[in-house]
Amino acid sequence: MAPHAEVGMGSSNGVGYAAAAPKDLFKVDSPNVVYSDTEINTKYTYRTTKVTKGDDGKYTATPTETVYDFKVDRKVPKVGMMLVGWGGNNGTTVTAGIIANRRGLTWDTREGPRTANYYGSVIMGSTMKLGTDARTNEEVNIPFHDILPMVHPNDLVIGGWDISGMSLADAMDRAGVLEPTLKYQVRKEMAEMRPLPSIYYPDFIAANQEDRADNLIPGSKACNAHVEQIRRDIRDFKAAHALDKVIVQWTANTERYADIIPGVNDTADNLLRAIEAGHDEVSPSTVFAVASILEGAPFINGSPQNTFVPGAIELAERHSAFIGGDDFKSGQTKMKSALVDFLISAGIKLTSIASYNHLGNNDGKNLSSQKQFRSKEISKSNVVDDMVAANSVLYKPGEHPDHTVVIKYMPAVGDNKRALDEYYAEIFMGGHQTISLFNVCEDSLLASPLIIDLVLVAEMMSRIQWKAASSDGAATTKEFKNFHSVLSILSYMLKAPLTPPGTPVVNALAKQRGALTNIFRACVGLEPESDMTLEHKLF
Ligand SMILES: NC(=O)c1ccc[n+]([C@@H]2O[C@H](COP(=O)([O-])OP(=O)(O)OC[C@H]3O[C@@H](n4cnc5c(N)ncnc54)[C@H](O)[C@@H]3O)[C@@H](O)[C@H]2O)c1
Ligand SMILES: O=P([O-])([O-])O[C@@H]1[C@@H](O)[C@H](O)[C@@H](O)[C@H](O)[C@@H]1O
Repeated sequence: MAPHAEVGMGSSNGVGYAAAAPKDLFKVDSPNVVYSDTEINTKYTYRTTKVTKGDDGKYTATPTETVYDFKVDRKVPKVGMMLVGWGGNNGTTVTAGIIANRRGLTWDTREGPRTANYYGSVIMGSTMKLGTDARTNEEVNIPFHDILPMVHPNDLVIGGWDISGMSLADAMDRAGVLEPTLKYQVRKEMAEMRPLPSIYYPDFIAANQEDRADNLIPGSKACNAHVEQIRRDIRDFKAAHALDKVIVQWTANTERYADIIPGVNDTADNLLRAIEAGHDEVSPSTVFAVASILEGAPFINGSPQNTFVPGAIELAERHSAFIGGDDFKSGQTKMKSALVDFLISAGIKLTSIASYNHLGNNDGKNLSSQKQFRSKEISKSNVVDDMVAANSVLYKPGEHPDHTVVIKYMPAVGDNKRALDEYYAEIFMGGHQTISLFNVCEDSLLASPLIIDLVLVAEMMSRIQWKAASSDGAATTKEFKNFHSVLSILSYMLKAPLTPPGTPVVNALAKQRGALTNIFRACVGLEPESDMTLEHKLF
């Protein structure tokens, strides 16, 4: 059978995707929010504080207000998700998971029957506070997915590429992640899915991956033909399934870092020229990013390598194309970013983090190669930087906890990564606190919901536009604009958040979730989530 990107699934009605009118769980009653059949138009006052430091070292804090007009397109589009590395553990698991949810499957396990769910997805599995009940004064919480008219993952059409030509059903077996009783129920559908051939530049991933590489586009280094082939693949997939848009995610192997070379990948024009010239320092993931940007498809990097070389970022900005990354934040690092945030914001001086894990999946096999491990070591190490730098009471400038990251490949444990962490801290009056964690992360079952969240949020951002209103709040004649090309709003799902050039990186997990929550709330005219609950204190 010729390899082709196969439709994953239709919508919940199992046939065509009905872009139904949004069914609102709530409406905002405000003069600043106007609903039409097609749009939500909001006038939002953004309040923050500007700080200046005097010669005497003292600060002046000045509250400021900026009025924005936000416009949300309410029409939920038909969306395709194309995965690079579709035949991998994550790719097969997320595909089987969406099929199981769409069909409402239940399967037998040793602990009894289990039913499909989206646990681990912040969009599908968590809630946010809408407000306080006007009568009882109790909190009213709604599913996160209902704050804006978002795509439902059951309706995603899935396809993608892999250097391994194995069908999704056989690749699902190879992954060894899901229960046989579940695999049995999705096998027929997944047997019909086969990844498109992909580009393979051996020097960028571990040599131990070579035996999988049997589904290749000819050529072993970047070239225009590769960019054009991937662009055609995206167009063909979109046309074949009558999609409104396609979002591309890299869930292929971790690559080594690419050297940043002036004249090669430092600007958009140089990068395009380097690809045309077949420069061997342009990675497959950067080629996919360039192709996606040129095709207007948001591109998200779920791995730690520096896919977004400066030239790729500049190209995305030039084309107003969305990019996001890097490296899904699934288990050990997600825990780390929450625990470090808690310790340091509690005034406890974290002085050492020992972060070890072993795992036996193909990702672990690829990471057993030093250059690929180095990419992961960077993303797993930098996650504490902002929290440490923000606390000058505990840490002098440049001071930070010792931090070591170790990853070992142990085939026997498969996808069930064992993470062992020790957090060592100084506490009151010379005391110490030692926290030891043993955290078994079923890696692909933790990463798959993130792949879904990244697609849902990136797609939602493509239907939100803004413009600054005049100081008195009156509408201006300025055109509506997209958010910046680099979607830093995705940071909650990522270890090493990519941010617009010159803007700060936030890794603190609570701040990341707050940004995601409050930007979406602002788009329907709601104030940021505040836990002040003055209504419960001032009466
Ligand atoms: N919890 C997690 O699973 C987790 C968390 C964070 C990051 N990640 C990252 O996600 C990526 C995928 O993880 P995984 O467990 O699915 O790995 P995997 O090795 O099972 O899957 C990767 C797939 O990519 C394919 N591939 C490699 N190079 C390719 C190319 N140039 N084009 C197309 N396909 C290519 C491989 O054949 C393989 O099928 C890895 O980079 C990993 O580091 C995973
Ligand atoms: O997100 P997280 O659990 O900290 O990080 C994981 C690492 O611990 C693991 O070794 C690696 O194979 C996965 O790709 C993932 O990056």
